[in-house]
Amino acid sequence: MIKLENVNKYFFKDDPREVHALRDINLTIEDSEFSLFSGPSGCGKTTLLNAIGALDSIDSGEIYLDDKEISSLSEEQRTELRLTQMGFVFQAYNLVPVLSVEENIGFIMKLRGFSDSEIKQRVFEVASMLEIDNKLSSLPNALSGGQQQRVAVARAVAAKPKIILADEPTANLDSKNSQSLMDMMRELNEKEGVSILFASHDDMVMQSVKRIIRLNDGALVDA
Ligand SMILES: Nc1ncnc2c1ncn2[C@@H]1O[C@H](COP(=O)(O)OP(=O)(O)OP(=O)(O)O)[C@@H](O)[C@H]1O
Repeated sequence: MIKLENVNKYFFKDDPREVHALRDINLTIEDSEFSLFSGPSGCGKTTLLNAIGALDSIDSGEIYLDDKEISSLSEEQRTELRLTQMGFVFQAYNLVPVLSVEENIGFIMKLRGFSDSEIKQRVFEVASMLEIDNKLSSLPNALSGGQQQRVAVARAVAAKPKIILADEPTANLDSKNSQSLMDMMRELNEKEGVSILFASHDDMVMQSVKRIIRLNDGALVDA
């Protein structure tokens, strides 16, 4: 479970350019959610996702992951938390071009010290779910955009994080690829129980999620 209590975040605090990007956010996200942060451009979707993912600090309030307060951790502890508990999928696929699809998917598992045989087995399992198991020996740039994004999802999910944070994952995909990515991510959510949180404008994402959390000007509209 993720719980946010009175979370506030500013950019350029105490400067004429000050932006109050998150305003008194109180929000609970249960385990195994498949949820979307939605709202107009600049409303704070990415800022909220980055705060939950311990990618960025907040100015006041608390963020709990289960019973652990995570917003006041040191940079080193946040890095460890991201590595062990979170998976990230971005608009740009961010694959390592010189590594094979298999090595890209296993990358986080390798950093976490899983054995080669565990990695091989798990990589094949997630690649099969995402229908890229026939591409494991290819380099990323030999794949279509839709396939590359599925590799990025496979990498995010392989080490069994608690939460996957997906910021505009369909932004570079056509509608057919967006739909199949969302179908596969929903299947992963249901089969593996991983929570997946999206920030997106895409109607396809909106139609696929189970919960929509609306933001306006940094505040929750309803949740
Ligand atoms: N690094 C930053 N420095 C200064 N201001 C920022 C920074 N990041 C975001 N902001 C500001 O914070 C507010 C929220 O931005 P954020 O990117 O979270 O919105 P968003 O809802 O994700 O927007 P979009 O849908 O366009 O991606 C905006 O006013 C934005 O200009």
